[in-house]
Amino acid sequence: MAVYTEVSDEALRAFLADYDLGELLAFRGIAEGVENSNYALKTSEGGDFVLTLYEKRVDPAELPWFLGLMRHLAAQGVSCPLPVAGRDGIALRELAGRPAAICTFLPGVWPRRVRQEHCAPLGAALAALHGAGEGFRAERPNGLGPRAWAPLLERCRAGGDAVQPGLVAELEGHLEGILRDWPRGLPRGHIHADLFPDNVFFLEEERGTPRVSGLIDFYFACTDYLAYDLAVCLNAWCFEPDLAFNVTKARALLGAYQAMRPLSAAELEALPVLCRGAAIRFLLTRLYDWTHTPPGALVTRKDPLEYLRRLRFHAAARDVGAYGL
Ligand SMILES: Nc1ncnc2c1ncn2[C@@H]1O[C@H](COP(=O)(O)OP(=O)(O)OP(=O)(O)O)[C@@H](O)[C@H]1O
Ligand SMILES: N[C@@H](CCO)C(=O)O
Repeated sequence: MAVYTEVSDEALRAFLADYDLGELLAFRGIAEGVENSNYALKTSEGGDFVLTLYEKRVDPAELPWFLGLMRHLAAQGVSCPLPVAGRDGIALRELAGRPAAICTFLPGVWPRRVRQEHCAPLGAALAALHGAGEGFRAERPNGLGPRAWAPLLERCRAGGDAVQPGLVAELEGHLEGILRDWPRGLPRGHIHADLFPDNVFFLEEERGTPRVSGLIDFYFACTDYLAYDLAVCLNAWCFEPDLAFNVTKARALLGAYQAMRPLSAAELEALPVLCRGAAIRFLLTRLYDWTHTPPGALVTRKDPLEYLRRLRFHAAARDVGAYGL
C-alpha cells in the first residue's frame, strides 16, 4: 500500500490550476510501491499522468537530480516518466506539505512472473539506459553502495539474529569478503540501481514476445559502476521463486546487454563480487525495514532471507561461468 499522504479533490484541483493540463477528469491512489505516495490522474488536455508525493525516505535536495536525469533520459529516447512542468516551467512543486511532481504515465505492465523471454529485452533496455545516461553531467554518489553496508549491518545487529539465528555473524563474514574483493576502476555512469521487475513495464507482442515499454522509479539512481546495475538485475530477475538460479535467464540478460555494450575483462571478472554486493545491499535494506518497521505499519516488508540465499549462491560462484558466460 503506498498512499501515505491523502490528497483531497479540492487540493488536487487547486494544484492542477498551475499546469496547462486542463480539467481533472479522474484520480485514484496507486496501491503498489513502498517508498512514495502515487496517484494516477486523467486530465482533459494531457491524458494520463502519475502524481508522486515524495515521502520521508527521499531527500528533497536530491529530487532535482532525479528529475533532471529522467528528463535527460527521456530526451535521449528512453521510455521513462517525463516530469511535467507547471506554467512557470517548474516541475518540482509542493502538495499536502510534501515535495510533489507530475510525470507522464507509461503504458504496459510489470511482469508478475518473470519468463526467460523478458530477460533479453531487459538486458537491451539496461544497456540503452546506460548509453543514454552519458552526457548528463551531474553525478550522484551511491548512498547505498559499499560504504553504507557496514553501518547498515550495525543498525540491524540488535534485531538480526531474531530473523534467523546466526544471521549477523554470517553477514559480517560475507561483508568482509565483499569489501576486500570490491573492484576498482570499472566503467562508471548513471545507473538505475533498483531495476526490479516491478520497475520495468512490458507490452506483449504477437506470439508472446514481450517488449519493454517503460522503466520507472529512478529514486535510487546514482553514479556508480555500470556492471553493478547488471548485478542488481541478475539478483532480481534470474532466480526462480524457489530461489534456484536460472542460468538461461542470466545468459539472455547478459547476452542482450553485451550485444550493445560488451563487458570488459575486468567487469567480467568482477561480476561475482558485484552480485554479492548487490545481494547484500538488498538484504540489508530489507533487514533494516524488517527489524525497524512497527507491526501494523502501512509498508509491506520484503523478506530479507530471500537475499541470503542469493548471496550464498554468488559466494559459491568461482567465476563468471556461474552466470552462463
Ligand atoms: N510513470 C508511470 N506510469 C505508469 N505507472 C506508474 C508510473 N509511475 C508509477 N507507476 C505505478 O505506481 C506504482 C508504484 O510506483 P513506484 O515503483 O515508483 O513506487 P515507489 O513507492 O516510489 O517505489 P518502490 O518500488 O521503491 O516501492 C508502480 O508499480 C506503477 O504501477
Ligand atoms: N526493490 C527493493 C525495494 C524498493 O526499492 C527490494 O525489493 O528490496
